[in-house]
Amino acid sequence: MAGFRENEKQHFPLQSIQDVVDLFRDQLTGSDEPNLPLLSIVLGAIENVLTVNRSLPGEIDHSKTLEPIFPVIELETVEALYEKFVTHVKRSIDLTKFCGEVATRELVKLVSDVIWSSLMRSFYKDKAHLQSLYSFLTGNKLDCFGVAFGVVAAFQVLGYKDVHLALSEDHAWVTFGQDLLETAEVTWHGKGNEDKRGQPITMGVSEKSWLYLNDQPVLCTRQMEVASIVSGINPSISATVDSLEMGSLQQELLWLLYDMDHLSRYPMALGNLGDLEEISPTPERPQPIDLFNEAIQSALEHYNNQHVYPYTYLGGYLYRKGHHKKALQAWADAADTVRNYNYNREDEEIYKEFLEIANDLIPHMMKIVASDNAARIHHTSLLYDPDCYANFLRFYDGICEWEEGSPTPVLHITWAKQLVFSLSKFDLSVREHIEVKGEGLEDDSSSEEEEMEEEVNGRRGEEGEDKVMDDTEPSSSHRPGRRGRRPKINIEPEG
Ligand SMILES: CC1(C)CN=C(N2CCN(c3ncnc4sc(CCF)cc34)CC2)S1
Repeated sequence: MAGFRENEKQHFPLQSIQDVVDLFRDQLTGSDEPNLPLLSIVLGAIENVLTVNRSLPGEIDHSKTLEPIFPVIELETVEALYEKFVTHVKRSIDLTKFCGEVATRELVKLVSDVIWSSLMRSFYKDKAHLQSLYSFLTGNKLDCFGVAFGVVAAFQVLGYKDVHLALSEDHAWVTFGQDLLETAEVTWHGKGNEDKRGQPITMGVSEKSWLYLNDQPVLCTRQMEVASIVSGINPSISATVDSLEMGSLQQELLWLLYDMDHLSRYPMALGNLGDLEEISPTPERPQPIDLFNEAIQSALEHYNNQHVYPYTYLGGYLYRKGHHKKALQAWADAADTVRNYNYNREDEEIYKEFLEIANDLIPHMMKIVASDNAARIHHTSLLYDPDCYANFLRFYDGICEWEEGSPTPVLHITWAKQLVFSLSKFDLSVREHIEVKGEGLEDDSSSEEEEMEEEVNGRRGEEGEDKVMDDTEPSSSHRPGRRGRRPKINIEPEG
């Protein structure tokens, strides 16, 4: 069984961050594809030593003795696990039935089944450090991203060049076929959702759905698949302690990928790097703010500005740095992105993101600025700034439009209470300087009044048929057939 190529073996044993960076650089350079199973096993083995099997409390505290604790990763260890993966995949798939150069949906489902059926019957799916093939091969455990990556790695082992990872902000699937036009679910998503493995991601599902980014997912190359496992490195030892070595390895590998231009179409990886640079800045490298802005530019340029996280990465950073006005602008931009979507039950992650911003971060920010008397006296605080008020309203307007036409409600009493709390902090004067303009309805012949009349009569007709208007019914303004469209409100400060 062919093990590693000579140029792979020569890097072992890996004894330092630099050794790992050299291995990855070598793998990412030249015409050969990077070896996905090899790299995932290496990262998983290191993460296991530095975070999972960390010495129990009470033993030598290396951080005090400044002794480096980077593990020695032996070739034999990695090669044995690699052989196990290759053997498992090749034994489970009889390729004689699949003669085409590109994968078929049947083969994708089959490979997904091979990974899926090898998983432990039941384990805590949300646990950390379950993302790598090291976890799969030593513990038969993978998280939902790990299953998708495992399928892509298995196809690389089988010699297919067309099967690639597709990534949204909270889900992963694969693209395959002649011109990468086919898509297939290969893993589960969230809790209590039936997995849809083998099914294509159709417009009906992906349109207006944040989970599928309105059909604008990150479509990975082999090098971006390497970036996804580097970005997926989890340096956490516990809820409060991170492994500095693991975080530093992740940061160095992300800079390597950045320099090789493999992050330019991967906004979340740029955001991850920005977060790492905030924690521990690398001299002569771009600032976090630049990386967050590069992530936004990438989403604008490559993904029709359908990604939300680039704006919440930036907003979170600005908030932590106390740049409250700019944080509000970033969050308003995030809400402007989410307004295109309809909220459904599989979108909880982005719901939690906006819940924290609206009901925790913004109220906390309002308290801080309200107690800043100097700023109050000189009217320099955001409470007197029409731009901030306009961004505040744009933020909430985006969330309201997100809810409109959605099968699942977004807002509840806590949202309303926090809105009133934050809104009331603004000084009355800001309202004199903003203009709330409604754009006219489309080429609607009937006037607004006639239209409302039609609608009310129409509804009366429906109610006449004892139509139950249950509260999950999308609001009437979004029923098909309604003429004209929702007046667009542009909230702009005057002048
Ligand atoms: C602004 C934030 C709340 C901070 N961290 C965030 N994330 C951490 C990193 N994340 C990611 N980073 C790189 N690649 C991926 S692929 C994916 C979907 C599951 F496969 C998630 C994700 C997800 C989002 S968003």
